Amino acid sequence: MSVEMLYEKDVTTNYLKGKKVAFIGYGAQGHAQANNLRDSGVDVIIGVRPGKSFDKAKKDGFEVYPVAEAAKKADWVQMLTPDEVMSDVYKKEVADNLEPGNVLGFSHGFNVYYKEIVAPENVDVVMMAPKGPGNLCRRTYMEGSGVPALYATYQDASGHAEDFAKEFAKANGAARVGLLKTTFKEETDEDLFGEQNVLMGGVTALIETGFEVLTEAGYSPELAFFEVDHEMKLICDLIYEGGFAKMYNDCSNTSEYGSYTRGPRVINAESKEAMKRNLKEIQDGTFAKEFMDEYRGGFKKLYKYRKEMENSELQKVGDELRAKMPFVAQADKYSD
Ligand SMILES: NC(=O)C1=CN([C@@H]2O[C@H](COP(=O)(O)OP(=O)(O)OC[C@H]3O[C@@H](n4cnc5c(N)ncnc54)[C@H](OP(=O)(O)O)[C@@H]3O)[C@@H](O)[C@H]2O)C=CC1
Ligand SMILES: CC(=O)[C@](C)(O)C(=O)O
Repeated sequence: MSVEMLYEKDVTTNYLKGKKVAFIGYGAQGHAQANNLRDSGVDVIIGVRPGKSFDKAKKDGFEVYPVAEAAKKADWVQMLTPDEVMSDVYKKEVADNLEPGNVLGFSHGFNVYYKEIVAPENVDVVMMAPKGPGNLCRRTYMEGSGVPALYATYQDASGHAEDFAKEFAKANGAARVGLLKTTFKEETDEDLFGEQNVLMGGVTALIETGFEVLTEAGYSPELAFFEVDHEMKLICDLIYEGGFAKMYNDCSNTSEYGSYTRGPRVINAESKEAMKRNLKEIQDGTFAKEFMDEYRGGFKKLYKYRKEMENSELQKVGDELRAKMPFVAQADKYSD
């Protein structure tokens, strides 16, 4: 099954013109999307609570309001708070301020798919989910490219909800790279699967375990860092540019042979079964329930794991070495 890719020339409607878009949240995605849409000529305001994000959005020259006020003023309310607080914010500050004909937008399907948020029938419910971290959505937009995005319609009250989603994605720079049509269910399942098993969960487990094996065997932490952590980006860049073929072409035959024969000893049938189990827990709601219970219980496990990660030898040695490479920190010049 394959999906049609859309590019800038394919998005020709103009329903977004004249609409006021309120970004609820000015964090990783809110900051990137608000700035990208403003630069694309969209009328943007921000809705956040007083504090760091509020001050930052003001400093960036936006009109900033409390969430309820922003939702009331806007035609399109784009929900970009953390997923776990989104339903509380929606119920307390957004729901009563939605008017018939408004658009309720998301960048991840979690709250709609798991029914934490149920919108009234007279509004459009759409999604524009960039497939990349917010800072990079902004950085690539500024550089003239973008991050691809998924778009989806959950509820079509206006009759052109899908066009809205596509136009929003285009204004965010995504149509320069490609838009893919999806559903809230598919995006949620795939996004959670990707981050748990490959992008974050898989990659960090791989790096951390490789670092432990090397340092426990007596190799220096600095050498181990450069081998299994720092070089990961360089190898991923090659995969990004031309797939495994380019990556192997640019690497030695020794590494290629070792990779084919030794890699499957590490990631194997057992790992695949674990991934299938993780996918099932996403599909049947087990993960979503566990995550929301964890949040409502005060995020005890999340904070414990985060502390362990921050205090790990790998993080510390990496921080020391990165401090001597100022160009690494400068790479992120558009995030703050
Ligand atoms: N991180 C990413 O790049 C990606 C995120 N997404 C999705 O985008 C959405 C936003 O995530 P992300 O950008 O990571 O979130 P962040 O944690 O980076 O930002 C959250 C924002 O919401 C604000 N906020 C938090 N709590 C409240 C509250 N109670 N009331 C009002 N504002 C609040 C924060 O402000 P304050 O400073 O006051 O805390 C901050 O501005 C999620 O649905 C996520 O799944 C999708 C693709 C990638
Ligand atoms: C960065 C990204 O795309 C993720 C993994 O979906 C997220 O932050 O939720």
